[in-house]
Amino acid sequence: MTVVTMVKYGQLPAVRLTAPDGAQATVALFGGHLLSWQTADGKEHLFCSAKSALDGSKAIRGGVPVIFPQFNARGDGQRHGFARTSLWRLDDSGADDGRAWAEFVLTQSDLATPVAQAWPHAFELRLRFTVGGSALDLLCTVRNTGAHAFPFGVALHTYFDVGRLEAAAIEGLQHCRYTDHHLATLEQQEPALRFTEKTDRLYQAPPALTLRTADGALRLEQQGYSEWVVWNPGAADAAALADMADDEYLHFVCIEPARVDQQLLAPDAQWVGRHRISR
Ligand SMILES: O=P(O)(O)OC[C@H]1O[C@H](O)[C@H](O)[C@@H](O)[C@@H]1O
Repeated sequence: MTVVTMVKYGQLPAVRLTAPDGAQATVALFGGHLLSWQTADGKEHLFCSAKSALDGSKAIRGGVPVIFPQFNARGDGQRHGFARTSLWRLDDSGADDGRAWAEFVLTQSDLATPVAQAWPHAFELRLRFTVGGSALDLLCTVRNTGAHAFPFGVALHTYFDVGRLEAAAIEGLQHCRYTDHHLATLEQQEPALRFTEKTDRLYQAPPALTLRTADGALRLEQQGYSEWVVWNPGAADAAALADMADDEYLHFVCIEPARVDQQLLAPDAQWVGRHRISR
């Protein structure tokens, strides 16, 4: 069976991965960016803005932006790093145990010259997507292929389609400490996090969460990362985003396995982050 086919998403070349049971994932080479994940029942789980650029001129607003080598402004480089606006390569693909997988790679030699000059470190960033049944696995590996240590932060900035924001709730965060967008450190008291206003929180990661939506629940698990970032811009911030329609914030929540602080990776060392999303 053919596991991958090349498709176009907007103007972006993308790889469509199809498991024997019909579950699918579509990944743009621009950003190594997961655009769509459908379980075998045909249900789409990711949100993508109708106003997103899909021509490589700007990061995609939706799906799973890959944040590397810095989270937000926690570093000297561009906000959220260059991985989401660089051109990745499909390295390999296959099928195991009834699931389909594809692995994408980005190295220093793939970067545009000014980007490589601004971050002059020999690295290899790999992302393997495995799809089938009711689960999606994202395996992220960062390797230092050079002679000097480099600092990095990393996150998978997943936009989940929640149907209606008022129906969305995240369980698993009660009694967890978090930092909010005012930089206050607080402890969550509520059993479930709901979205009634702008939410931008950084939680010390419990390993697993449940996202409840209008029509089901997803279990989110992570290993190797150290935080969960939870973001919904709310009405005012959404209106200020040129690549998001004013009311689209009512349909998604971002939940991101992350390692936000810059940490050093020694020569020849490798960091691995695992993320599983399942129904
Ligand atoms: O607009 P972007 O650069 O894609 O960032 C979108 C959002 O990313 C993260 O979730 C941050 O915690 C937010 O503060 C930020 O607004």
